[in-house]
Amino acid sequence: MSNCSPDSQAKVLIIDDDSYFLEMASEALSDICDVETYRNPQKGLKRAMQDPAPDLIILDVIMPTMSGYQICRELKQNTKTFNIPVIFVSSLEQISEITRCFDLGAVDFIGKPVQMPLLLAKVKNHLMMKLQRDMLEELATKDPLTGLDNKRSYDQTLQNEWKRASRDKSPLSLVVCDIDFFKKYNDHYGHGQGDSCLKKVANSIYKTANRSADLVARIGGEEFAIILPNVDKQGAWRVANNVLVNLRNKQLPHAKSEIHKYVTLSVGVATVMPDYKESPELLFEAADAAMYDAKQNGRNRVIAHQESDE
Ligand SMILES: Nc1nc2c(ncn2[C@@H]2O[C@H](COP(=O)(O)OP(=O)(O)OP(=O)(O)O)[C@@H](O)[C@H]2O)c(=O)[nH]1
Repeated sequence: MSNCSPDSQAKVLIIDDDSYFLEMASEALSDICDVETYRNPQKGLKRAMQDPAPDLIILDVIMPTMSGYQICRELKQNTKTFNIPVIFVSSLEQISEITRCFDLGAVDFIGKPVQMPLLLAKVKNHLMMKLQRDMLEELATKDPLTGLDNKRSYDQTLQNEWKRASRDKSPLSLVVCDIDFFKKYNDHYGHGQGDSCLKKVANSIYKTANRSADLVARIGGEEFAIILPNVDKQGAWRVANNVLVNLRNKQLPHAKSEIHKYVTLSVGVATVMPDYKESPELLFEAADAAMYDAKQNGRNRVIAHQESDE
């Protein structure tokens, strides 16, 4: 989330065909957040799906061409936007219409004409709760040293992608990377430098696997994994090689490596057409075994699991 620090404010999106309300609300909220307004519901919805994601959406119910209900339904069905809190504003008075907003996943409803101090108070409150939720989410899913996803998030994502690929009959690839002679690195440079090296390696891998569906995680001390949904054997091989070469090109000195003057990786890669009756652990075992082969065959190389897509 992007708010609550002086230099990066929360982003609030307002979608309403009433330009007077847009003007008044923008003015009322301008001290606590960046406000973006849309009179056109389709354009507002399109913006909501883009980066940087809004932290909160204020939504009118009745608009020409697309109702707030429809917009809210689309937001809640999309994995990118389902977490964004939605406050409805409307002159609708029937209790069934108001409860429908909550049924669709809204966090609040404000009746029109909107009292601006009330809008301000509610927006502040919901932004604070969103910030707290984001912090908890961060703690639960991120590795504090590198900022990558942690093992827990990796396990969850692998499960989800396994199910999705079984359903879609699409390939799923996994890359497992392990730093070579990292114990010697720590022993020589010290644990602090070791941590700093891990951060640089993490950054290099993260920048290499940069499609939005890819997930890069730290799954052990000096072990990283990249989940590549809908990527076939050739594609995964390419990513794995890029990971290897991009890190080597960083030229991080490793005085105690037995094979190179710079920090290197051993990389294993595997691809499967998942079957929902089987476990994603199969894919990990295949990629991990290939990584182990890379260690046995001189390190600083990529090895693909042989039977991986049969
Ligand atoms: N600095 C630092 N070191 C870590 C961290 N987690 C694990 N390590 C170290 O990583 C090293 C891994 O050592 P090994 O498993 O023997 O592997 P290696 O020395 O890289 O040897 P090969 O994998 O066979 O090339 C150990 O010394 C761990 O203490 C960490 O968070 N920070």
